[in-house]
Amino acid sequence: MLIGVPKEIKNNENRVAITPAGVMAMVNNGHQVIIEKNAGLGSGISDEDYIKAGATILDTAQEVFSQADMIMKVKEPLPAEYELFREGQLLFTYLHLAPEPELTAALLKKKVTGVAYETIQLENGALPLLTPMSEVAGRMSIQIGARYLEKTYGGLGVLLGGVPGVPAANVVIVGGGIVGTNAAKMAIGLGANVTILDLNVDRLRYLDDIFGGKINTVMSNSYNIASAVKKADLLVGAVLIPGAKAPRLVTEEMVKTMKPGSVIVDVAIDQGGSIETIDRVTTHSEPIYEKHGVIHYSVANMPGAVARTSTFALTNVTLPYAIQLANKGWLQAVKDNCALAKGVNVVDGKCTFKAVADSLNLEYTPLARIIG
Ligand SMILES: NC(=O)C1=CN([C@@H]2O[C@H](COP(=O)(O)OP(=O)(O)OC[C@H]3O[C@@H](n4cnc5c(N)ncnc54)[C@H](O)[C@@H]3O)[C@@H](O)[C@H]2O)C=CC1
Ligand SMILES: CC(=O)C(=O)O
Repeated sequence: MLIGVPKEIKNNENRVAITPAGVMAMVNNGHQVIIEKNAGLGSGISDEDYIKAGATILDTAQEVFSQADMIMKVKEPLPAEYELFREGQLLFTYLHLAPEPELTAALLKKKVTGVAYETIQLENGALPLLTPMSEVAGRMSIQIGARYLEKTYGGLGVLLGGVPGVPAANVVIVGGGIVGTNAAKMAIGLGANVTILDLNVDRLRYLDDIFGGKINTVMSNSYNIASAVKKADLLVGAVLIPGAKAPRLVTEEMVKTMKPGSVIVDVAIDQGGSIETIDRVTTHSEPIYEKHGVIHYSVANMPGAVARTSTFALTNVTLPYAIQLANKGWLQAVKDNCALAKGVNVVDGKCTFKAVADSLNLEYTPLARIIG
């Protein structure tokens, strides 16, 4: 198979979808890899590194898209890329279609087979291709929150850990999955008072166990969210219903009760955001805006800022699935691997992921009907 890797074009997206080790593995499996010039530079990987591993470098994204059978990317395609797809092309990347009607329409129109990293799901519910980036974003949410709490960045002027004689800040995390757990780890490390809310009581038990009583675990409901948000200096949005638009759990009225200069980091923005006052996706160039005196951060590609770490963490988990897709073709690969089958969001002009179809009011076609 001919595998194409374009350079990412989202604002400050420095990750790349394949490393030289991945190129070598693909070549050893009998495939060819074409990579857009300078695609790896943001992650510290040169064109020469790729060439040594067996890839061919092409000058433009157009050349990569027009030749490749499978496109491997990191972020969801942007409008400038919609026209580059060929009918029937296989796309393996983060897609986050539920909040993206235009992207979904473009992929359906072009009859692209879209396999989304974030909905590949193991039998135990784990999302193996989302996990490493959620680890990164969860950890980053606290360092970013700490920065914006500083007075010079417009914040309250509080130190997360406080000092002897002055209380630590309150960090409230809504959603205790991978992002939430990693955020908690960092916040505890800095000495903050940490509260995590989740719907899943088993998850709360697990968090209580692993953090040895260093956090407050609270059942997620509107009443408890409202009372936690009111006390939060830093609020982290970290919920997920796989594939679906994020539920808006924190209302505008709740945000109005927060102190001026407090900070919200809505990591769940890539699925549309979990805070009612998050009304836009921000970028690494302009990451924040203020509403009701509260600083809002809603960057949808947080790991792009620490691309060297993130590219290797991401490709460690994507490569084995990419090799299955390349070796067998998508149809046989998803027949053989139910986890991979859950990644298929669109095929041949049809939406095959129920939560996406429901979020966008599209007709849902079960994948089984297509693959037989
Ligand atoms: N902005 C960015 O750059 C990045 C964003 N993300 C996003 O962060 C979000 C969270 O990802 P993960 O932690 O990996 O997901 P996860 O599936 O590990 O955790 C989500 C948690 O939300 C909980 N939850 C669901 N409904 C809830 C409710 N009503 N109240 C409280 N908790 C609820 C679930 O029980 C689960 O524990 C996703 O949207 C993911 O795509 C991940 C990486 C980077
Ligand atoms: C998960 C995701 O969207 C990201 O890492 O950018």
